[in-house]
Amino acid sequence: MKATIFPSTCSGTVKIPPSKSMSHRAIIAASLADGKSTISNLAFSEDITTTIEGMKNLGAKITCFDDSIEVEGIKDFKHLKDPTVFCKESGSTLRFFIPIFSLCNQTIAFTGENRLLKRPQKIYEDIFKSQNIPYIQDDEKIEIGGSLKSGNYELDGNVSSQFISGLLFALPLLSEDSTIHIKEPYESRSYVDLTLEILELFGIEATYSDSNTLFIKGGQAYKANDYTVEGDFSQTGFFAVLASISNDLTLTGLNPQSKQGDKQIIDIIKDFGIEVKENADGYSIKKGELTPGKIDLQDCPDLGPILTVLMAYTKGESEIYNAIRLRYKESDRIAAMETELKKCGVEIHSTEGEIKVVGNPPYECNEELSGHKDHRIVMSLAVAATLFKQPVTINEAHFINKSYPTFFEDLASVGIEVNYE
Ligand SMILES: O=C(O)C1=C[C@@H](OP(=O)(O)O)[C@@H](O)[C@H](O)C1
Ligand SMILES: C=C(OP(=O)(O)O)C(=O)O
Repeated sequence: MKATIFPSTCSGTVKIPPSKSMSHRAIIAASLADGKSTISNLAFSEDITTTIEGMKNLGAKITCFDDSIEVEGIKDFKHLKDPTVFCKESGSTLRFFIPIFSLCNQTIAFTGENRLLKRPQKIYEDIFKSQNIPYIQDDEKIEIGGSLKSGNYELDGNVSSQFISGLLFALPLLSEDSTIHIKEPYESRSYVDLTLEILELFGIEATYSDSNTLFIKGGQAYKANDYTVEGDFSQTGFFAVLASISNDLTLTGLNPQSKQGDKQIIDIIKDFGIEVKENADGYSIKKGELTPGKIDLQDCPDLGPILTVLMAYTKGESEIYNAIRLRYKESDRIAAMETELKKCGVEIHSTEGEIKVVGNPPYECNEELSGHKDHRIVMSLAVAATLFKQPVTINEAHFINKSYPTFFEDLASVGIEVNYE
């Protein structure tokens, strides 16, 4: 699919979709609980459907409704239907599944598509090998040959927090206690907090014994629970930046008390000079004069691409730092935004983990932009293009389906002219 964005201004209200990160976690926790749970306010993006299919494969009985699911969890790990587990392009699914599925104690292959198996997986390889459990990775799959053991784990904190979350799901189900020590720098810590929040709601205890060490009691059991997913602050980024550069918007469906790290988007736009009013279920954002700033991306990596757009529309020099992990997502997100924004005349430079932009709008673009097969690049470029002097087409726009299938409909609903047939 290609999407063409015509110069246009936004106004009105948009309901932000449910959090993908919280949805993955709730589906997994409910599937591991012996009993019936209902997960409400779900959206069936590709990543979420992939996690649901995976949990069905493990033996959970899941019935899908319009925006919810009923889950009858697994009683034990003896009912794996297919030893090949397709994780499509979802890093969360793959990295959460590996320790959990290992509890089946058999040979299992995890497969994926596009860039998934090229993203870092060495942390698990090292763990499995240190426990003498077969672990083989090639271009097609990661194959494991047995169950992880309880014990004291030590992990690098700057590769992906998804390894920590994956272990947190599985270790409580082993008979002995475990600890996970995370080495500094500990990045994306907020995502581990989301895992701990869901674990607690589903009856699992895991706590920090010091700021970098998690203690996980063994021999625990997940308890079924009903859970409603809150709105997604990563997706909020696109509309918060759109409002900041274009015109006023009200965003609903959000929990202003959320623990999501990407809630930082609200403080970031405020730091850039934007007036934001907090409402019971979201925010009203008023376009204003933007002033340049410096942004620490350590705990909110998924905001990276859209923040380069905010910087491009802010006159003067702005900077993002602690951003190296953007290079290991669905695309190299630093290189992708640099390449595409340069095509539009934006002055943007990067080092390995930093991005500098000297904003000097307006911009014009006379060529097609590439979405780099990455949902967050497509959505960021779409927001940037609303203020170009002429219509711009973005290719590979269907990659939005990974996290936000109704993105273009929502964009159109607030007045942005977009053609995406
Ligand atoms: O746990 C999660 O739900 C996620 C963790 C983050 O990854 P890293 O921990 O690899 O930065 C984030 O980028 C990803 O989109 C979702
Ligand atoms: C990186 C992302 O997701 P995942 O790691 O789950 O593929 C994302 O949604 O931007």
